[in-house]
Amino acid sequence: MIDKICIIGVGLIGGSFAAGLKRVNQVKTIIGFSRQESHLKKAQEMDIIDAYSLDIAQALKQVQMVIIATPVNSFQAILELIKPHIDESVIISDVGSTKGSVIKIAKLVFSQMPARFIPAHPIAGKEKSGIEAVDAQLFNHKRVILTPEENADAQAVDILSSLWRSLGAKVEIMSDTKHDNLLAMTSHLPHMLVYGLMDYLISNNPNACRYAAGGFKDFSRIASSDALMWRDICINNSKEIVKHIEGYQQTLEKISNLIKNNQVQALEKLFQEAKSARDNWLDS
Ligand SMILES: NC(=O)C1=CN([C@@H]2O[C@H](COP(=O)(O)OP(=O)(O)OC[C@H]3O[C@@H](n4cnc5c(N)ncnc54)[C@H](O)[C@@H]3O)[C@@H](O)[C@H]2O)C=CC1
Ligand SMILES: O=C(O)C(=O)Cc1ccc(O)cc1
Repeated sequence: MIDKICIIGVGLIGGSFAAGLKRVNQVKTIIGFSRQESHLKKAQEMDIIDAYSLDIAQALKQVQMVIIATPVNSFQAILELIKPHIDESVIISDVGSTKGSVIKIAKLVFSQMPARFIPAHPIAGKEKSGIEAVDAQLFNHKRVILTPEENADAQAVDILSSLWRSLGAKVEIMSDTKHDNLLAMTSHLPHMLVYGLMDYLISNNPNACRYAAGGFKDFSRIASSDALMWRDICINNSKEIVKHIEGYQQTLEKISNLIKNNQVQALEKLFQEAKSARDNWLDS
């Protein structure tokens, strides 16, 4: 059991992590730190955190672990803020949606990657943000990717993995480059597609959505996600996101040509393969 953890940014993900840890009784004391006292007060009232402080020195006093759960562009400022108040024994981790940029920033702030900084990314979330959307079961049966560097402390990896597993998560270790490439396809690209779709619709006919069915509602759900968070993800994984947008444009071009040339068999084959791939994924 861990004595004391500090969570920086007690919103959807930081709050759900804290609420989950409380549920499974894995940490004695959870301290919250954030910019807005109202969010922290609410988190304490909801019994998600035990205490909070707006003073970073106070929030980090005697902690064994710090989890950064703010939008990824804020990481440099946060690492600079916490650096004077933690020693090498403290495990640092995060929940950011991009990993290469987090490692780059950590190396910049600390001169080298601290051995007990273990980057992490839970592949679970919602289009809603903030403390009101917290769900203690959010990570149950979901994957969490850790991207430790070569010098990572094995004990720190074990402790962090055990914490995520105690929430029901399936922990997987991979390189930050593999993570950023994969997540650009499975998470970042779908968000770009749907932002593009909404933009396309609004500019063609602002009333078009009135005539949309359930499929549009399912597909467009993630356009309701937090705009600042997604701005930050794009800035921090730009190369991979652009690469996959361009790859996808070629696929759209291929489909467009099949339709134009009335290639009905090829179209049906493509749709059938897409259906099988999705159905198999759902069953796995
Ligand atoms: N929303 C999602 O579905 C998922 C998000 N993530 C990642 O988790 C992180 C947090 O996202 P959410 O929990 O959705 O956001 P959120 O908006 O629900 O919570 C973020 C919290 O951080 C605080 N904050 C923002 N900037 C700060 C700063 N400079 N200093 C201190 N506190 C600050 C905010 O006041 C808020 O309480 C992001 O890096 C995101 O990429 C990862 C997986 C899923
Ligand atoms: O709302 C959804 O379905 C999401 O896709 C949530 C999400 C957002 C960002 C991540 O890094 C991981 C998961």
